[in-house]
Amino acid sequence: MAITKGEDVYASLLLNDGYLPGALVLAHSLRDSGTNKKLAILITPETVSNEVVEQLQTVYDYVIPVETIQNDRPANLFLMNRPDLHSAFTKINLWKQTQFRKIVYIDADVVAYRAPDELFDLPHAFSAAPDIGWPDLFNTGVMVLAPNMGDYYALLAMAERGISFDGADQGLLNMHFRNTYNRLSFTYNVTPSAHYQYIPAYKHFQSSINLVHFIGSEKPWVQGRTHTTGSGTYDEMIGRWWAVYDRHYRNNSNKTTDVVEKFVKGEQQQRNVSFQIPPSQSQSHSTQNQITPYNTYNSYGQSWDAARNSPPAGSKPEAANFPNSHYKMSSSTQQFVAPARYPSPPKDMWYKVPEAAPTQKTAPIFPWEKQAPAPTRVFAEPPPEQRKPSVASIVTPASATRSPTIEPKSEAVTPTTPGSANTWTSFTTRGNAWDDVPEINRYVDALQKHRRSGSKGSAAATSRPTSPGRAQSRSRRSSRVTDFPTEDDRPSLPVTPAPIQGPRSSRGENARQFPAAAGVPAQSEWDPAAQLEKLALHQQETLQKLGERPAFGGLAIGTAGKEIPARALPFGSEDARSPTYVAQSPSVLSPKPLRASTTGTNSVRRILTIDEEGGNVPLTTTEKKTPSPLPTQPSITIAPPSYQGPGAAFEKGEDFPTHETPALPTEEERDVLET
Ligand SMILES: O=c1ccn([C@@H]2O[C@H](COP(=O)(O)OP(=O)(O)O[C@H]3O[C@H](CO)[C@@H](O)[C@H](O)[C@H]3O)[C@@H](O)[C@H]2O)c(=O)[nH]1
Ligand SMILES: [Mn+2]
Repeated sequence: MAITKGEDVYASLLLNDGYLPGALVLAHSLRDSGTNKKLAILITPETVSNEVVEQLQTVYDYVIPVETIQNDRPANLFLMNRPDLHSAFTKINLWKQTQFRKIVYIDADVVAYRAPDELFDLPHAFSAAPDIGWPDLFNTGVMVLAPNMGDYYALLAMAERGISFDGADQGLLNMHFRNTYNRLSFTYNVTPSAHYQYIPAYKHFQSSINLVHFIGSEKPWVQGRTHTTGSGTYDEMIGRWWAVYDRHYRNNSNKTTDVVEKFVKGEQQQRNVSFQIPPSQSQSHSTQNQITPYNTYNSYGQSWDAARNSPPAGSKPEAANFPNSHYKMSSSTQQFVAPARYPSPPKDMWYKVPEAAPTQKTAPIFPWEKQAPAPTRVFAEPPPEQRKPSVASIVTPASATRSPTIEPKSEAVTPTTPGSANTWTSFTTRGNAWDDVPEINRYVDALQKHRRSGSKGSAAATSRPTSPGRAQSRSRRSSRVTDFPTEDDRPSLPVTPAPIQGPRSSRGENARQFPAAAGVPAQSEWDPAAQLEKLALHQQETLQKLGERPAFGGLAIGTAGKEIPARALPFGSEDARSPTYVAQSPSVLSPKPLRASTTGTNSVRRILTIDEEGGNVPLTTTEKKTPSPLPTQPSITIAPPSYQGPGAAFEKGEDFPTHETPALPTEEERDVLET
């Protein structure tokens, strides 16, 4: 590539093939950081192979051959144990590159965290950062210089005479630019040490690091990727170097990688690890399985601080270096012969199941766990255990059928239906208050009779065969107004009848099947029919007792009257009274607040109460407010209501009976009526 006169370039130096990985990583790190400056590298052609030069050309814009300048008096190099730096004087060739306006020189053992393009704008002829070993000196790993032949010849003259206190370029340059150098921030040439770090300063300034320089003879590619020093900061910086390397060369099977890996410790060996096959087997089973090993070093996590920087330009996805394995299919045609013995499994690998559950509470991690307020929410008691079956549920219909007093039902029934045994029909758990009022019963009976004959026709109604038992049952049930169809109306459902257990052969069998429960009489001593009778009797007595005691808001009907619950009147009709209405008791009054207004009719605006003798005494609203005790309530009887008009069972569009025998006239009757 032709060099533009007066260009700015980043430049590096390669004296031999061994520093190739460093030179490539440096170039990539600058490119990845997005610089648009050109990259140049000085090489000594007699010590750098063509193969390496080719690789340099893939990344560097200019590969510039220069003459090697050796130190003929290398004694001082041994003082710092770096005889390898015998040709470090070659670096002074930088001042000879006058085709460039400014050079930012960077050693091949540097990785850029960012491209320090601003250095090209420095007005100074020469700038460098302090050396960590002796901070009055500058380190020659990073320099900003303006090439000129004046400095070049001066430096060359010194070099030829071996004037350098360390025997290498740093001693020489520090002597030449001693008083004229512009000191750069340490962040442009951070030189980590595995043994010593000014860690607080590193933590404080790490976000402003521009370039990290791995000084000394132990370069990252020389140590290999598995090498760790134990120093967190140093390993972190080493990790940044490997991140760039991995980004460009790991798992890339191209020529560049093949060349580079030669100079990186452990890379080629790791690429070609093969299973160790016993010698006996390797003869018969010659094909070796090639595997790319899983490598534990994960430099990606250390390559980029997401909290501080945006992702590096051109960086690969997070799992780009995810370990993967490649296996080659065996092409051997020989039969596999199993080895005499396989290696025994490791003996120290086992998991001990803890004997007891860990009692220790997990240590809190988050602040809200530590400062958690005490819970205030109260939970309901756990649901009670399934109640023990009551007496009623113990006596199942199946057991009832075993009783000699109850006839088993001949037709199929829904298994859950208690059956048609007389005991059950008389055992009514729920009923209406008016069920036992004969007038109502009569009315409903008549109504149902009328409806049946109206809907099904008289012929059907009369021709229906009814057994005496059924007729009895219907008459008993006729007063129950319910949605559930009567036995006659119910179709015979095609259900599988519940299996009826046959009588037990002996008591011993029962005892075997059902172990006796404490406090519960033995099955054999239990007469379900008798118990049901008892239960029904008890309930009847209880209901009677309840009926005798008028509850608040209730209206006593007779001595054993039933309760009529108080109901709120429909909205707007609270004050309305039937003209025939006579208040019977203060307890039936609506609890609505009363107004002081006395206008209107007495029956509406006044509250009537009953005195001791049963007479009506008007009580004004103001008097009502006084907390005088109400007179004791006498037992009141009211005249039976006249049941005229439609009742609860009335349906729209249906005429209602006005007489006790609502059945339609028979055909003969009609004939008589029509004539
Ligand atoms: O075998 C070698 C040795 C050196 N170099 C080049 O020369 C530079 C300097 O050598 P290096 O190993 O990096 O030296 P440092 O360990 O950094 O030692 C210090 O001392 C050197 C000699 O004074 C200076 O050049 C360095 O800038 C300074 O940091 C390297 O970066 C390379 O660019 C090679 O290419 N091949
Ligand atoms: Mn260096």
